[in-house]
Amino acid sequence: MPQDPTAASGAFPVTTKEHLPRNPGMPLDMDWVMSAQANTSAIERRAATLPGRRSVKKDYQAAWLCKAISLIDLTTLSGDDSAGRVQRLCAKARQPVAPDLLEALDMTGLTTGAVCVYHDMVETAVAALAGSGIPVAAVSTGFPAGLSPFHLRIAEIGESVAAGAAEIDIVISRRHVLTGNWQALYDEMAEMRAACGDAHVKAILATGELGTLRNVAKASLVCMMAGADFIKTSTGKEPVNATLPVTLTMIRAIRDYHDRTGIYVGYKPAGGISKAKDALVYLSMIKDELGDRWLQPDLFRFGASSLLGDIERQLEHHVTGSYSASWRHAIG
Ligand SMILES: O=C[C@H](O)COP(=O)(O)O
Repeated sequence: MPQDPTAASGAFPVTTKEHLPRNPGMPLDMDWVMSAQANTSAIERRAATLPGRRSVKKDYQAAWLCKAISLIDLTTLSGDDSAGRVQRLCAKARQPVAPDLLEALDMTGLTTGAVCVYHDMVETAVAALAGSGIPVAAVSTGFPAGLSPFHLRIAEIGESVAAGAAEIDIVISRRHVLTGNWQALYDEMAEMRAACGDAHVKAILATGELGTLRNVAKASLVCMMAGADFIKTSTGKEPVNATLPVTLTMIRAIRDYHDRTGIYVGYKPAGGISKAKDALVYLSMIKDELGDRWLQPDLFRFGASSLLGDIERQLEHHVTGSYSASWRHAIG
């Protein structure tokens, strides 16, 4: 198969499912938070140029699509989720693409980055993924609105960890951002972080409900200071979910945090990412803005329920030169 352009740095193929050490966080630095800027028109102009760029060369696209698979938090977050659906999802996570296709691509053993489910489905997912090394992420803390009593949100984290979730996707209280109560956001995040114990924590900002990109930048910094291991755009349930301007804002906050503290924090765009070509745009943006180190599952994930299906179709086309109906699979 064609070599991935990141291979020179040893970043491909992906074999590690190890997590980085947890983000230790730092005291809330209000001066830093208040100085956070987001030049909306400049960010929107830059975002508008991204889909047209050709930083992922055609020859390398299959390799990049395999890379994208390795970075997916394969997700089902529906009111009608069942054990059977979650077991099928986990089977897809273990074997995301047909074996003959993976063989043709020299990618045998490729899996998704994780599986992401509601708390009630964690035990089922953990059992279905046993021995695979694929972690289970739970959306806890009253997902998606995060408006249940705080002590229940904390208790839900504890139950998800006890059930075997290695990663917890928490949702922040949007009102703390909208009222500029950064101390309250920091305290909430820090308490959730502590409740996660050894599990890694992704902070869902629900950016579509935060009003401005400057708020997104500030909330990103506060959550990282309070110990978030990843910052994540959206629950997938807001009217506007992952976008390129929001992504630029958040990954620049991650870069800023890393530059000043040396701490690596991951990024997870989520919600509405369902096309292989969109995944490539995200990956090339991450490569440009943060570098190859962030193209690993311990620092980047797509939160996506239907992206894998389109990637499979594109890979099949790459290998066989045609699409077949057999690739149309439904998780439900
Ligand atoms: O966290 C993941 C998102 O809920 C997935 O959203 P999606 O169903 O639009 O891919």
